[in-house]
Amino acid sequence: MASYVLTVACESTRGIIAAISTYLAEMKCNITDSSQFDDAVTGAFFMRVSFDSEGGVLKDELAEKFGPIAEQFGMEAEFHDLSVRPKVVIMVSRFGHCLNDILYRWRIGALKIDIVAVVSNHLDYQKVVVNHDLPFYHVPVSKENKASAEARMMEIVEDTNADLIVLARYMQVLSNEICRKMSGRIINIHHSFLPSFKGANPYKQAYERGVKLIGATAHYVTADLDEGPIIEQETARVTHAQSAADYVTIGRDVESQVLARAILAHAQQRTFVNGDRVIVFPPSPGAYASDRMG
Ligand SMILES: Nc1nc2c(c(=O)[nH]1)N[C@@H](CN(C=O)c1ccc(C(=O)N[C@@H](CCC(=O)O)C(=O)O)cc1)CN2
Repeated sequence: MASYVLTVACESTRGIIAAISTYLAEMKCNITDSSQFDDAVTGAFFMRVSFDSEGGVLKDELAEKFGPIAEQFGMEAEFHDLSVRPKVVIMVSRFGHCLNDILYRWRIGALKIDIVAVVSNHLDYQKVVVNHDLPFYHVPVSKENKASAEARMMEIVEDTNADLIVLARYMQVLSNEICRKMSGRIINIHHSFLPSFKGANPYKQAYERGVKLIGATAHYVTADLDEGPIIEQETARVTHAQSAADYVTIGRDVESQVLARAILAHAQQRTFVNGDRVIVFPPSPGAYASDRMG
């Protein structure tokens, strides 16, 4: 039995849920989980329905026959086959804790993604990537070659048909062009509790400010540095007795966990960009079932 997810975004009005549930029943599909959000401020409506196809109908047929309903409500609607894993390019610079965490979660089946490439402007993690039987691409970046380096990065994204780019502590600012082209498909982990301490060296900024909480933020990348819509955040306590270097150590696990949560939510079609905000629906029941280390 095939499992699918239908994602919908449209203007809020009466009858949307009834139309979708009636359609799925008529197509011999059984709804296993449903989340919706009606944004009273913007008048937008978002829905994520997971369902099993008991009659063996295929995703393309479901999408085609749903066309008139989508047109009636002006929906952005998409059917997703949950057995198809998103293709992900991971980018990293000198700090590899998030990359290593993603590789572990991927290897034990906790992150159901296909890592199609790891790209880095340094060689530090070539061995660990190759040891995971994954393609590693070294794309050095300098002020002089930034445009050609980014062209090479996009070539890798296109050649691998990547659905998502994950900046796992990749410390290069991406051009406006790539941000526009990949809008909603680049996730970055910023090592601060945004909107505090944007840009480079946020832990140093936090120490100099004398904070009692540090944090990490996973967000979709936009042309405005560290201003993209926030997907996940977490914090950790710090004290007067700790240094900025201590913050780096304390923040390491927070960054890894926040990024993994964001990648998982995106991969499970649970995130919806709603203006400057991101709606993140809860996981469907059984979403972690095949985690081999569970
Ligand atoms: N267009 C965007 N690009 C990137 C974003 C973003 O939100 N929009 N997030 C950053 C990640 N980041 C903080 O999380 C960050 C990375 C790098 C820099 C920076 O000043 N980089 C310098 C070079 C630094 C070096 O060579 O070591 C630069 O690019 O000139 C600030 C913030 C990833 N990209």
